[in-house]
Amino acid sequence: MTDQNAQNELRVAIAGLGSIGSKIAAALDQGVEGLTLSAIAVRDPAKHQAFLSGLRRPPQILAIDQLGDAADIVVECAPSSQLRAIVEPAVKRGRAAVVVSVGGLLDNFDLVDLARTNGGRILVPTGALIGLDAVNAAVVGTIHSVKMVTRKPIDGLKGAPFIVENNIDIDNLREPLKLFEGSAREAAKGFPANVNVAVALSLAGIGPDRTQMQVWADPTVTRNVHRIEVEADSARFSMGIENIPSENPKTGMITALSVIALLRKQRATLCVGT
Ligand SMILES: NC(=O)C1=CN([C@@H]2O[C@H](COP(=O)(O)OP(=O)(O)OC[C@H]3O[C@@H](n4cnc5c(N)ncnc54)[C@H](O)[C@@H]3O)[C@@H](O)[C@H]2O)C=CC1
Ligand SMILES: O=C([O-])CC(=O)C(=O)O
Repeated sequence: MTDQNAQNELRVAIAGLGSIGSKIAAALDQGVEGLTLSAIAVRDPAKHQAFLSGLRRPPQILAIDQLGDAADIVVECAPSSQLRAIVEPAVKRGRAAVVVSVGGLLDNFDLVDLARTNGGRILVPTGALIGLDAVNAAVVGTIHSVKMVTRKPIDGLKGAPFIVENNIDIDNLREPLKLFEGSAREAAKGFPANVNVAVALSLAGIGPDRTQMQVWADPTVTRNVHRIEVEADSARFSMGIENIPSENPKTGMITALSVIALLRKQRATLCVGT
């Protein structure tokens, strides 16, 4: 790479090197046109030593609130409890923040105003979902309703606050059990690590209070299954995706790929899809 090219590259920082962050870091290190991995933030650097020293161009290790100093785009890939600590300093500096813990945005929505005031941006990838391009288009007209049904294997739901607080035993299920029915906003409170997709869908469309969802614990599935029905004045469409879980059983493998695709688009000459 020439110095000129290096200067033109967008610098990307990643917060959190778990199932999503480590895939994005590896892809950037392998080379994505126009982008360079400049920094990462991890909770425990020693745990990631082997991974980091295997990278061709190891990034700086910084505190989560410093990533915006070293990057044009900060990618949040940590638990939603860390969302504000990662995104606030980045957008205050006018950086773009890619948010995967989308559910966490609902309680921190002032970050969008903060980004606007400071010339920053918040980018939500399609993530483990499908078809947000069609939802984005339909909402330019009128969407009448959005309904989503999520089914996950038992391992993908364990520990969700809704299950713990309601003392629901899902370990011995033999058939599917509907755990929850309500708005995407309420679902995000009860299943913060499970329904980021529903919140992304709601933000693309008619909002977290009007987007309806069901969550099922399903011992008969091995994938994280999401089905969506949209009724709009321009179209009626149904979408479905069956995600193979990553090493984190709550997280579909496609999530990291979706973020990589979003990052590629930031510098691509040919962009396909809205
Ligand atoms: N938008 C979407 O479609 C999807 C979003 N998600 C969400 O994405 C987020 C990340 O998911 P995974 O990578 O599967 O989780 P993970 O648990 O595999 O990784 C999270 C990483 O963040 C690290 N971490 C925790 N506190 C930190 C801190 N203070 N500073 C730096 N790193 C810290 C952890 O050590 C861990 O390595 C979660 O909030 C998850 O719910 C997951 C699936 C789909
Ligand atoms: O990976 C999935 O299928 C969806 C998921 O965990 C989420 O929305 O948080």
